[in-house]
Amino acid sequence: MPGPKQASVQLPIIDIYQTILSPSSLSSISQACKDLGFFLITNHGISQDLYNSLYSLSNHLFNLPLDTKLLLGPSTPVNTYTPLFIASPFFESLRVSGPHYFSSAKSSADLLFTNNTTTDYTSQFCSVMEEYGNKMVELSKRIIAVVLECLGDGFEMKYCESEFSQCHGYLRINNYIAPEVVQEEEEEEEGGNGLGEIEGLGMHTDMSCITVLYQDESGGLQVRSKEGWVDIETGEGTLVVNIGDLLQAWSNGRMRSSAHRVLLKKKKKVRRMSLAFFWCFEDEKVIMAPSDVVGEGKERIYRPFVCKEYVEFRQSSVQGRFDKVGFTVDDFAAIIGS
Ligand SMILES: O=C(O)CCC(=O)C(=O)O
Ligand SMILES: [Fe+2]
Repeated sequence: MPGPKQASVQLPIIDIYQTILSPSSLSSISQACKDLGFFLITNHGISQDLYNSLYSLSNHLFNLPLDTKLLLGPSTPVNTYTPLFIASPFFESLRVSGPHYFSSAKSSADLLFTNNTTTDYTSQFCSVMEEYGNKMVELSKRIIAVVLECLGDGFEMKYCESEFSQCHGYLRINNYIAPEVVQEEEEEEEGGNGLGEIEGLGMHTDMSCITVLYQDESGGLQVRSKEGWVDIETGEGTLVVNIGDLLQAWSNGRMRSSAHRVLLKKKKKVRRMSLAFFWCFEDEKVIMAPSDVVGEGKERIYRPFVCKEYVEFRQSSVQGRFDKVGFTVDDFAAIIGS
């Protein structure tokens, strides 16, 4: 018997490098940032060829034996690899950090690929990571400019440089491996929802200002709205942008960092790949919404806090459960009674 159909949402799509965004584009993005904190972008400058290369290089890497991948695991000094069974039984990931994406990728690849026949792979992997990382940095700066303009006329000029110029980014290559057929008992055990779907990545909010997400055609990303979980549908060549906790705090809650998760669907292909780029404030930044962002007559809802302290709060709250948390920036910095 087919299960009930899950709701999906049509998010606004903007041509991100359009020189002047029309008032109607800006207002639909403003509304989306306020309601769900998710919108879509096109004309992002990343070619399908680059995604195809990223896809096959990542596949090759995740297909390595577990022992090899664990050379980069959580208990090693590099600590760029998160194996299966940490965030979920079906999720593994590799982190590549900026600003030098080539050398970050190389420090991982050098440990994974040690013989001469793989030298080509290493150099290709590092170059592709560098190209993608640098493009994501440019894109994130542009998105921040647009989002600031959504918050107030002239805010892009006023705050881009003064508040966001020290931002940094890191990339997470996510690989999901679903059991081929999701059995009913397995679903029950692993937290399935009775619709032939299992959780690939549990509910969480992102600890970024913004996240730029590429997902392959498998779908499965859901965001929690007031009415419940809704599917995020994307078309080919479209990237997902979502507001993270840091921007929610900096905007005094005017932009929303929504909880989201990934479901793996029965009968869909067994692997799913996504690339999440997190654009974050520098560790030492004191996050405090400027008074004109708070707005006249409005109460401040977060106390000022140091970015790094929030990141540490999240890491200590999850007890090794990666991003699957019940604690958000509201638990950390909300002013009680506001
Ligand atoms: O894989 C996805 O589509 C989403 C991943 C995600 O939410 C994350 O890495 O924070
Ligand atoms: Fe996320």
